[in-house]
Amino acid sequence: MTAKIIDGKRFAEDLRGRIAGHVARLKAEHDITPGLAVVIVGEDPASQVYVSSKAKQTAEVGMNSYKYELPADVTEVELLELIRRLNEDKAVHGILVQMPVPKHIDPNKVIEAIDPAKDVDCFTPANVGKVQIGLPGPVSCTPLGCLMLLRDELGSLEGMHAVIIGRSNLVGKPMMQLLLRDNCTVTVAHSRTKDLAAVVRQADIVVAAVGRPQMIKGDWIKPGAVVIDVGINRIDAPERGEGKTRLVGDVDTAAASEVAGAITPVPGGVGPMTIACLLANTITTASLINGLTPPSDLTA
Ligand SMILES: Nc1nc2c(c(=O)[nH]1)N[C@@H](CN(C=O)c1ccc(C(=O)N[C@@H](CCC(=O)O)C(=O)O)cc1)CN2
Repeated sequence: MTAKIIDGKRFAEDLRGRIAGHVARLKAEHDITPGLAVVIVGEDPASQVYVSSKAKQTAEVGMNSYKYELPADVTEVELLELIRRLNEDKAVHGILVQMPVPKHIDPNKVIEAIDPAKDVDCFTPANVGKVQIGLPGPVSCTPLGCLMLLRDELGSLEGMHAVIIGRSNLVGKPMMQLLLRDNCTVTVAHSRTKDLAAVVRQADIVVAAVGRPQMIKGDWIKPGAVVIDVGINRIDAPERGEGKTRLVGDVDTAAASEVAGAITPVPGGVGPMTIACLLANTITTASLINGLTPPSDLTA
């Protein structure tokens, strides 16, 4: 068997097209232009690329984009003061601070400073709780993107056994909530799980979010399973020339593709969905702030 490749890049393009339609309707029918503020601290090259893509795609769908680039030595107090101002700003419907922040800044303090009504990353305790009990609001971007790809591939997920590898606040835990809401049986495996291969072999759905290059082997995959690879790892690629690197996921894609029913590639799988879902969440928060029901096709 050769797995179908799930084209996240294409799905994200379609999603951004739908988002542009919702932006146009909000403008025409309610005189609302959603605005997204993106804050980056320091010069981490990968973060710079992600933040530039976020700002560019925000503008492309017709929203207002506000980008704040702070030096690596900005104080925590100064960052919290910027967030306080953005919380008050009526033109801003979504606020995100790119992670990771430098070591002298406490990410939890940053997250807790963001008004939950504008928390488009769904990092604040209030919004994490809302996802858990199924109330409307933003949903963590990467898990929402994974869920959209899974629903598109499988239709109903009811009764399927999903194994998530990784228990991070960013991916593993919110993914667990979303899959439970879709009536999957969910196992969350992690670095202390015994006989991980045997656990993964039970899965109809595998979500790999462990952050270790190509750790999930082909012979761990149940024939026909759908594999969602969240990992983005840069590894040396001497075959491309001295000092060259390439991106790989957490799954050994070539080997898993021989067994799986469908699989996301890296790059071009889950990554592009993360940014598209951030824009979707900005529509959700802009709608809720203005007393409107968010579009159902943009959320879980
Ligand atoms: N505040 C946040 N910080 C971080 C988040 C987040 O959701 N909110 N997630 C990650 C980084 N991230 C978005 O911010 C992100 C990562 C990867 C991609 C992506 O499109 N990847 C491409 C490959 C890009 C490359 O060449 O490096 C792909 O997989 O095709 C988008 C967004 C951590 N921080």
